[in-house]
Amino acid sequence: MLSQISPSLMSKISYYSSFPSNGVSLRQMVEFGKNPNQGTMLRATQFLSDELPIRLAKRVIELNNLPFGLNKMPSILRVKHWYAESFQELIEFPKIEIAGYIRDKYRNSFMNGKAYYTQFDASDTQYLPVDTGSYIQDFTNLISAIKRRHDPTMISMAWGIIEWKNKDKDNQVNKEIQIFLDRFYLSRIGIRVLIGQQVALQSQPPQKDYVGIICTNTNLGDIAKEAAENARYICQEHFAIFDAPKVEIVCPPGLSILYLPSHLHHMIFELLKNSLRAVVEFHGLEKEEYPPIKLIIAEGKEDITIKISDEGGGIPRSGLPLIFTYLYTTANIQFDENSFQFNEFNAPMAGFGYGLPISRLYARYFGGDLAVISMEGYGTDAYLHLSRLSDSKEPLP
Ligand SMILES: Nc1ncnc2c1ncn2[C@@H]1O[C@H](COP(=O)(O)OP(=O)(O)OP(=O)(O)O)[C@@H](O)[C@H]1O
Repeated sequence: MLSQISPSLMSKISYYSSFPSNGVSLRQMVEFGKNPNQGTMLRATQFLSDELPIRLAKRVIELNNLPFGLNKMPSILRVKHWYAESFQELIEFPKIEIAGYIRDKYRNSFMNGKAYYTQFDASDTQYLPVDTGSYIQDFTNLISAIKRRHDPTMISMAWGIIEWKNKDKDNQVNKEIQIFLDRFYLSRIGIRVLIGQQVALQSQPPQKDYVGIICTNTNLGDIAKEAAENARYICQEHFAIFDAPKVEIVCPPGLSILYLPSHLHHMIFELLKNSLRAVVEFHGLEKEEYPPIKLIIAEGKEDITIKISDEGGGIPRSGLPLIFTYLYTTANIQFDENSFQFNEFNAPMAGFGYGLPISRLYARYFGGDLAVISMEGYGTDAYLHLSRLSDSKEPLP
C-alpha cells in the first residue's frame, strides 16, 4: 500500500478529478455487453481506462477535504491511499494510442508478463501492433485486483468514523458528513458495478439470461424467497430461537425484471433482517409463534414496488429522521476493529447502522428508492421501489 501520496501523484489526481464522470444506464450496459467480442471488449477497456481514474480521483480529493479532522483518521487515510494507489495503477497502464498500436516499450513489458510501470521517454517513438486479447485480459486482471483491494473500504470507513466519534463526544455524523458518505458510497457502487461487469464479461462463460453480472430475467419471487431464508437463518442463530418469524411472500407469478440479482438480494435481505429483529424484540424471545412479516411485490408500468410490513412495534417519530443516518443503530453491540472483518454481503444481524442507508443507495443507483413508514406501537412498512425502465443513468456524484 502507498505510505503517502507524492506531490506529483496528488497533482495528477487533482487534474483528473476536474473532469466530469460519464454515467451509464443498466440498459446501455446490457446493450453493450450482449455481444462481448474483442471489438466491444476493447471499447469497454478504453472507456474504463478513461473513466475509472476520474471517479477514483474525485474520491481522493473528497477524502482529503473531509472536515472536522475526519480526514486525519488512520482508517480513512488508509482508504484514501487505496484510492490513490488504484488511480496510479490505472493511469500507468498503457493506452492503445493509435488504433491497434501501442508504444513499443510498453508492448515489451506486457509481452513479458511484467507490470506496466515503464516510463515512456521522448526517444521512444516507435509504435507496434498490440495483441488485443492479452491487452484486454491484462487490463481486466488489473481492475479485478483493484476491486479486491477495495473490498474492505466500507468497513474501514465505518471504523474511521467510529475512531473519530470516540475521540471527542461532540463528534457526530452531521448533515455534511452524511452527504459526503452518500456520495462516496454511491460512487463506490458505480465503480464496482463497472468493474464487476467487465470482469464477468471477460472471464465468465455466457450464461442464460445473463449479460455479465446483470440478469435480464431476475425473478423477484425467487430472490425474495432466498433473501427471506438467509435472513431467517441469521435471526434464528442470533437470538437462539427455534423458529424465526415467517415471511409471507405475495408476488405475481413469474414476475421478472432486468436487474442485478446481488443488489436486489442485498436490499431485501437488509430490510427483512430489520423486520425480523423488530418482531422478535417487540414480542419477546419466549413467544411460540410470531406475527408473520408480509412481503408484497406489485407490478406497475414504471416501478416494481416491494413492500415489507412487520408487526415489530414500529419506530418512534423522533427516531425516524435518524434511521438513514450512517452508524445510527438501536442495536446494542460493542465493536472492536476485528468485528469489522466481515464481508459487506455477509453482515451480522444488526448493529452496524449501515443497512438502510446503503440499501437506499443501491435502490437509487438504478433509479429506484426506499422509504420507511412507521406506526409506533404496531409496526413498520418499508417500500422498495425499483425502476422498470432501466434507462436512468447512474446518479453520479
Ligand atoms: N422494521 C423496523 N422496525 C423497527 N425499527 C427499525 C426497522 N428497520 C429499521 N429500524 C431501526 O432503524 C435502525 C437503523 O437500521 P439499519 O438497518 O440502518 O441498521 P441496523 O439494522 O441497526 O444495523 P445493520 O448495519 O447491521 O443493518 C435500526 O437499528 C432500528 O432501530
